[in-house]
Amino acid sequence: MDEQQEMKVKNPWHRPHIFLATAGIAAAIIIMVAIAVVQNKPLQQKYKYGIVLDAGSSHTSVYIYEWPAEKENNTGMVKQKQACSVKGPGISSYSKTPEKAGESLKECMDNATKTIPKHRHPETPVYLGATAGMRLLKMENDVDSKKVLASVEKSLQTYPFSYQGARIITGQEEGAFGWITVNYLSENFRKASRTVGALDLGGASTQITFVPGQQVESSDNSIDFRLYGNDYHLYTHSFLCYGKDQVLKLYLEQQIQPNADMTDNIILEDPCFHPGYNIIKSFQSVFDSPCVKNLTNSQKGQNFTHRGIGNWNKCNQAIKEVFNTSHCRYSRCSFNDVFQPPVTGRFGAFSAYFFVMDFLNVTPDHSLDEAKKILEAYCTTPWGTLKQKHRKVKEKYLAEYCFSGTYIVSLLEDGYKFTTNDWKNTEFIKTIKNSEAGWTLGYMLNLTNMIPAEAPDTPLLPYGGYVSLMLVLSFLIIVCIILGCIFFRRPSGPAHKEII
Ligand SMILES: Nc1nc2c(ncn2[C@@H]2O[C@H](COP(=O)(O)OP(=O)(O)OP(=O)(O)O)[C@@H](O)[C@H]2O)c(=O)[nH]1
Ligand SMILES: [Ca+2]
Repeated sequence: MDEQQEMKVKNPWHRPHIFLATAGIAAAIIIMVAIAVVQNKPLQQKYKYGIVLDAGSSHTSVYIYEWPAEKENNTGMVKQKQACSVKGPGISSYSKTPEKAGESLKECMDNATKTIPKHRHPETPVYLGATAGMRLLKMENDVDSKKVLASVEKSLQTYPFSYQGARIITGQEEGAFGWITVNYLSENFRKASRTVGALDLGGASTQITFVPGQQVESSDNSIDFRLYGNDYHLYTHSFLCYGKDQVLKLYLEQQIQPNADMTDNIILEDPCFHPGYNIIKSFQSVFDSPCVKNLTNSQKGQNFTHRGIGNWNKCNQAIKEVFNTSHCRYSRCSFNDVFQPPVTGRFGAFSAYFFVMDFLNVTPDHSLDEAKKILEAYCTTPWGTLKQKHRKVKEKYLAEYCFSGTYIVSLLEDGYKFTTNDWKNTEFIKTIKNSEAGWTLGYMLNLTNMIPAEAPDTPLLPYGGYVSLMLVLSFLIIVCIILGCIFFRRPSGPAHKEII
C-alpha cells in the first residue's frame, strides 16, 4: 500500500464527514456560548428609576431611586440616586393657599426630569405620601386637606412620569415602611436572620416598629409581611402629636395654662430653654394645632414671654408629664393606653433622632447617663454663648435642641421603656449605604412589588463562573471528539481490505 493512502486512513480529518461533524458541533457550542454571553450580560448596565415625595409636616423631600433593570427582585439593589429638599414648609401649611402646595414642588420635580434619562420618563413611577401634618389638617378641616392633595396631584401630573397617586399614608404604613427600608438597606432580609427595629421622629408624629418577642395584643399595632420566603410579625405604633414640633406644643400647653383673663405680661419660666433666652411669642403660635386645646378669640390675640432658665432636671421632669401612664387596658403599655411589648434587639433611630443627637455629639459610645450629662451641660449653657458659638445654625433649631434632646431620652426611657442596655443597642442614623433612612424607599419597594414574598431563584454560579464553565466544557467536548475519532476509528483489517 502506498504511504499516502496509509496516512489517509489513519488521519480522521481526511474523512470529510468526521471533519464536518466536529466542526459543526464546535460551531454550535461556540454560538451557544456567545448567545449565553449576550443574553446574560447586556453591553451596558441599564437602570430603572422611581420617584417618591415625602410630604412631611415640616417639609417635603423628593427622592429618586435607581436600580439595575435586570435585578429588580434582588435585595439591596435599589439605591437613592438623589434627594431634593423642597423650599418652604410642608404641604399642610398651604391649607389657605392650596395652589401654592403644587407650585412648591416645581423646582425639585424639574430637577428629577433632568436627572432621569429621557427614555425612562414614561415608565418611572411617581408617588406622593403625606404624613402627620396632613393627618392633622384632615382632622381639622377635611375640605382643606383635599384641596392641598388635589393641588399636588395636578402639579405632579404635568410631568412626563407615570403618576401613581398622592395620598395621606397611615401611621402603621409609615412605621412599617420605615422598618422595611432600614432592613432592606442593611440586607437583613436574606443575609441575617435578625432584623433591626426602626425609630422615626418627625415633626408631628413618631413611630416605633420592631419584631416583638411576644404576641401583639392589639390588632392596630400588628402588621405581617412575607418577604424573601420569611414571615415577619411586626409591632408598630405611630404617636400623632408626639413628633418634636407638636410635642413642644403639648409641653408648652402644660406649662402655660391659658385662662380667660390672660394679659400680655404672662411670663413662662421654662427649664428646657437656655438662660438668657427671652422671646415674646403669641399664644396663637403655640395653640395652632388640633394636638392642643382650642383658644378663645381673645386668647388667640395675646402674647407671652418665653423665658429660659436652663434647668435640665426640671426640664426632664416636666417632659415626662406629656406621657400619660395612668391607664393601660393591655398587659403592658408604652403610654397613652397604647399596647407595647418589651423592646428587643437593635434599633436604628432616624430623622430628628439623628438631627438632634448628631448636633449634641451623642453617639452610640455614650452611655445613657453620659448622654444625660451632655444634655445637662447643653441646657444650662447661656443662650448668648450658644448663639456666638453656632452662628450658622438656625436659631429655632439651636434654641430647641435642649428640649428635643431631653424629649428623645425621655421618649425612649419613660415612653418606650428602654433600659440602659436597649440604649446601647440603639444607633442614630441618617443614611445606610448613602440612602436615607425613612419610609419612602420601603413604600416604593412595596408598591412596585420589588420585595417578593418568596426568595427569587438565585443562579448557582456567578456570571463569570457560568461563562468560564461553558468555555471549559466546550473545549473538553471538542477534545473528546477529536480523541474519539483518533482512538475509536474502525479496526485496520477491513480498512486494509477495502483498500486492497
Ligand atoms: N436640627 C435639625 N432639625 C431638622 C433638620 N431637618 C429637619 N429638622 C427638624 O426635625 C424634625 C423632623 O423632621 P422630619 O423628619 O423631616 O419631619 P417631617 O417628615 O416633616 O414630619 P412628620 O410628618 O411628622 O414625619 C422637624 O421638626 C424638622 O423641623 C436639620 O437638618 N437639623
Ligand atoms: Ca417624616
